[in-house]
Amino acid sequence: ASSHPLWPDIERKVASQVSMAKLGVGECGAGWQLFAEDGEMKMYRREEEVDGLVVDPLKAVHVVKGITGFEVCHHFFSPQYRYDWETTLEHMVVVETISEDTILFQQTHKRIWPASQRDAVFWSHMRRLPDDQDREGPDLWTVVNQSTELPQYPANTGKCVRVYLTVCLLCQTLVNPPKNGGPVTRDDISCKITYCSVVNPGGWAPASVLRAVYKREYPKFLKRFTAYVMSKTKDKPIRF
Ligand SMILES: O=S(=O)(CCO)c1ccc(-c2ccc(C3CCCC3)c([C@@H]3C[C@@H]3c3ccccn3)c2)cc1
Repeated sequence: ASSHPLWPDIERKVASQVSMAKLGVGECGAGWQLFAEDGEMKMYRREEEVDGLVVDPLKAVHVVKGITGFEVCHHFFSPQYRYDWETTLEHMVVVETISEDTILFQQTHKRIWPASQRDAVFWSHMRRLPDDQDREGPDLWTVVNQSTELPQYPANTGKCVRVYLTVCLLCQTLVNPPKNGGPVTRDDISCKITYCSVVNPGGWAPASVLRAVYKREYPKFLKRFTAYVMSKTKDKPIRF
């Protein structure tokens, strides 16, 4: 895959997104406001507009018991599961499988009244990251989704308005080895998830509508997705 023309972009974007995801909400600049909380899940956003369009960056942190960072990233990245957990997805096309860890997608999302329907074209890359603190724990895993232009899917030609998104899912597996020295089970693991996303809606949509959509959809999405991964992995061997 390192020979693919997108490779330099992917390397750069993954590095920048991961370093930003690692920053706590206190560190990466002021202005993060907590807008949703549910148990271990905390969702923050910054109110930002670009050319009058709401592009509120979102940062969610969550800790989920019984699953690993690899399992979370694998179910987020792999196309075969997406219709199971992405409720706003209307249609997904795998445009090109660049390599086993890099895929080009075109997706249409269900229309969210009164905004017009949206579609997205993006590359998606999954990668294991060496743990820079050199702690003995398992490595980090990440998936980065980044909008890109594709000649075969020109923007804003059909019924859909093209959204522009940058998404980073960064996962750290936490292992609490059993006292009796026995094998590690799912009761001894949890996953610290950081989900960052910036979605430029691409065309005009009322700020109040978009903020209401974000407030409703993001918590639902992260809760549903993590519950889905738990259900798919609970009786299976742990994959780190
Ligand atoms: O993490 S991903 O890569 C997962 C792969 O599918 C991803 C996440 C979110 C989107 C997305 C695309 C469009 C829209 C809006 C913009 C104007 C009208 C529709 C939204 C709004 C924010 C709301 C939303 C949030 C979460 C899930 C779905 N909907 C989100 C796309 C991809």
